Amino acid sequence: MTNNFPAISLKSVRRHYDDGAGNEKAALDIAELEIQPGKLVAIIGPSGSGKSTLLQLVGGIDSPTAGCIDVAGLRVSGMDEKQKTIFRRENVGFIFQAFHLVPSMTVVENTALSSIVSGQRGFRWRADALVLLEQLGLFEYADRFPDQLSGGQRQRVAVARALFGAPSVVLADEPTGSLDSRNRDIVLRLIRDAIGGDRRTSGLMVTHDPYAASYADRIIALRDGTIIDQLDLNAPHQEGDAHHNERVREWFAATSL
Ligand SMILES: Nc1ncnc2c1ncn2[C@@H]1O[C@H](COP(=O)(O)OP(=O)(O)OP(=O)(O)O)[C@@H](O)[C@H]1O
Repeated sequence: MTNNFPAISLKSVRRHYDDGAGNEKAALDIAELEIQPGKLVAIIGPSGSGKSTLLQLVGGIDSPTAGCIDVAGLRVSGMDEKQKTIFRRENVGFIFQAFHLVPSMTVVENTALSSIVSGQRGFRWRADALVLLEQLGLFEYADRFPDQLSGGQRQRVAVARALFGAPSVVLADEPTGSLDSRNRDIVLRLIRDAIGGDRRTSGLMVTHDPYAASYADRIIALRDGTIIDQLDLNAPHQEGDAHHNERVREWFAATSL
């Protein structure tokens, strides 16, 4: 059975901060945004444009000042802290530029971190994590520690950890920012393959890189907290498709980002 509701939906969402002088400053102000199941959306925009705020709101780390946010059919915007913790654990996979792997834990333990920390899944976590590592071509690293891996390998483990438990949404903040071009391709391919397909996982990926954005189904440009432009890519990135990448680069240049 397929879901008819969007995987991610924002309606009249605002996130304001007090600027310290008693004035409200909008970090994010989005009238409407819908992302369908199985789609990867890239978020671009200058520093301070609200990219991280958007990820934090969708991921249930932060709460909006006003408006409705639904993720996987759940009303995230009305959740209290305890509900948000459960929501994050059961529905969201996060990938950050700085990996955030736990140095004292092995690759397989880092992959299953959410289960180990919550104590939810007994001893099944190891078997489940090994299956995922095998699927992602990381099985050989399972019992190594993060400091025994290269940067590219660490980020691949961070992707594995984000995909553990088959989350409804994957939220990636500059996932390829610190990688060379070969590892960038590997990590983007892992993220792309995890989104869509049978799992119907959806993703938001913040990036400054037109090449990384070319892997998305859609690119959204933010400025001063609002959506100023969007590019629909119809068919996502194929290795070696110069025309596709050129189109994305031209759009980046035209939106002055
Ligand atoms: N906790 C906070 N208190 C006050 N203002 C905040 C807070 N968090 C974010 N902001 C402001 O909200 C705006 C959007 O911030 P956000 O971190 O979402 O931008 P960004 O696009 O992710 O930037 P960068 O690319 O530099 O990471 C900025 O003006 C920022 O200063």
